[in-house]
Amino acid sequence: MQLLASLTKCSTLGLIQISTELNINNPLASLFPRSGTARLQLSSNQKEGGTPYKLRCQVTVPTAVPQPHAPSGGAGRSNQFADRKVIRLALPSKGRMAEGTINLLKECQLSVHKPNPRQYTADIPELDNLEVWFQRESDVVRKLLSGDVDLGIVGYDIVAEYGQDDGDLIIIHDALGFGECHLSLGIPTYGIFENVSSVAELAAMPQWTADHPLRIVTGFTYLGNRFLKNKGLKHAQLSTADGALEAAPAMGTADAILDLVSSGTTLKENNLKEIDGGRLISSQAVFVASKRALLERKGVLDIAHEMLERLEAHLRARNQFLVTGNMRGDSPAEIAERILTKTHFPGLQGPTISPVYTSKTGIAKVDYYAVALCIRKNDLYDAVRELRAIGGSGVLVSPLTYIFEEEPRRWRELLQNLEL
Ligand SMILES: Nc1ncnc2c1ncn2[C@@H]1O[C@H](COP(=O)(O)OP(=O)(O)OP(=O)(O)O)[C@@H](O)[C@H]1O
Ligand SMILES: O=P(O)(O)OC[C@H]1O[C@H](OP(=O)(O)OP(=O)(O)O)[C@H](O)[C@@H]1O
Repeated sequence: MQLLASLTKCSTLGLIQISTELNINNPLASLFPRSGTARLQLSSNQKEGGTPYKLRCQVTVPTAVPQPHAPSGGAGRSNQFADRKVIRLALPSKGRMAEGTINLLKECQLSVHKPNPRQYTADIPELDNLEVWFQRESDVVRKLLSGDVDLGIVGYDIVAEYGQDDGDLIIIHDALGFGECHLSLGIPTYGIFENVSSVAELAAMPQWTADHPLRIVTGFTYLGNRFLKNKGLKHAQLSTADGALEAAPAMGTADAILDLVSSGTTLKENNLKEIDGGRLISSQAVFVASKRALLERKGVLDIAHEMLERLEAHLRARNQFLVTGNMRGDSPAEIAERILTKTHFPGLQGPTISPVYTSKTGIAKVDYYAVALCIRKNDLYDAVRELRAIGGSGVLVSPLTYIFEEEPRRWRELLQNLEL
C-alpha cells in the first residue's frame, strides 16, 4: 500500500489536520475517525508515469479524542538488557503506594536503605545484587516492559492500564493488602441521571448521539476504551485529566467520570454515584515481574522467590493470632478429638498439644495440657468462647509475625506459568 501522510497543526485551536495521498483502490474507511471530517480530491497522475489516479484526502480530527497510552513493550525493549548484571526492583516514588510499599517490605524484614533522600536509588541489604529504583507508578510498568527493571511493586490498576495485556508482565503476588480500590464509572445523582441505575440504562438514554456523545473524563484511557466497547456504549467519548475528576460533572466539562473509588466518600461528596455494571476492575498493590527477566537474567528468579516467601509468610500471619490455653484431659489424643469435633477452630494443620508437668507432691505429673492454635483475628472471640466451653482456661493471645508454609502456592503457580 502506498500511503503518504503528513500532520499539520491547524490554526483552529483543538484540531489537527491530517493530509494523506493514497492509491485509489485502497480501503479508505479505516482512515476516517468517527468524529473527524474528511475532504476528498481526485486527481490524474498519468504524466508522472506513476499510479494513474490519486485521491487526496484531508481529515480533521478533534485533538481532545484521547489515544490509549503508547504501548511500551517488545519494540521498545532496551538493548542494554543483556549487558546488565545487577537486578533492579522498581518501587513507587511518591504517594500512598510508596509509603505502603516501604512499610510492607520493612514488615518482611527487607529494609529499603536510601543513602541519599534526593536520589532515586536504594538497596536492600538482605538481598544481594539488587538495586531499588524509585519511579512514578506508570513508569514502573513501562520500565518493566522496556527491560530496564526486572521486578516491581505497584497498584494492579496501573499494571492493567499501562501494561495493556502485554504477555511479558507476570504477577507474582496479586494481593499485597494495601492500596485497595476499584475503578468505576461515576455519574451524577441529579438531573437526567437521577433515575439511572445501570450501565444498560445509561447506554439507552436518548440524549447520547454521534454529535452529542456521553462525555467521560478519566486517567484510564486503555481500560476505559475497552469498557465502552464491551458495554456497547456507542455514543460515548473519553477525555483525560490528571486529578480532581469528581469536579468535572458539576463544572460541566464532562457528564461522567471513570476513576478510582475506595470508601466512596469523594463520589458522594461530589453528588456522584456508582451504577450496576459500572465497575471495571478491583485493585490493590501487586508484586509484578518481567517474564523475560525471570527467565533470562541470572538471579532474578531467586530474588523473586525470596521476596515471595517473605511476603507470603508475613501476609498470612498478619490476619492471625496465636492462641494458647490449658485444658484438663486424659491424653493429647483425647484433647485433640475434643477440639476437632466440638469447635470450629482446628488451627493450621491441627492443634498443637503438649503436656504441662506439675509437681505438687515432688513427683512430676501431667494433669492437663497446653493447646496452641492459629486463629483468624476476626474469629478470636468465638474461638475463645468455644475453647472455654470444652474446658479451656488461662487463654493467652499473641500476635503472629510470620507463617512459613512448606512452599507457597503462588511460587508453584509462578513456576508453572514460566513452564519451569
Ligand atoms: N482512594 C484510594 N484508596 C486506596 N488506594 C488508592 C486510592 N486511590 C488510588 N489508590 C491506589 O494508589 C495509587 C496511586 O494513587 P494516588 O492517587 O495516590 O496517586 P499519586 O501517587 O498521589 O499520584 P497523583 O499525584 O498523580 O494522583 C493508585 O494507582 C491506586 O492503585
Ligand atoms: O473513595 P474514596 O475513598 O473517597 O477515594 C477516592 C479518591 O481517591 C483517589 O484520589 P486521591 O485521594 O489519591 O487524590 P488524587 O485525586 O489527587 O489522586 C481517587 O482518585 C479518588 O478521587
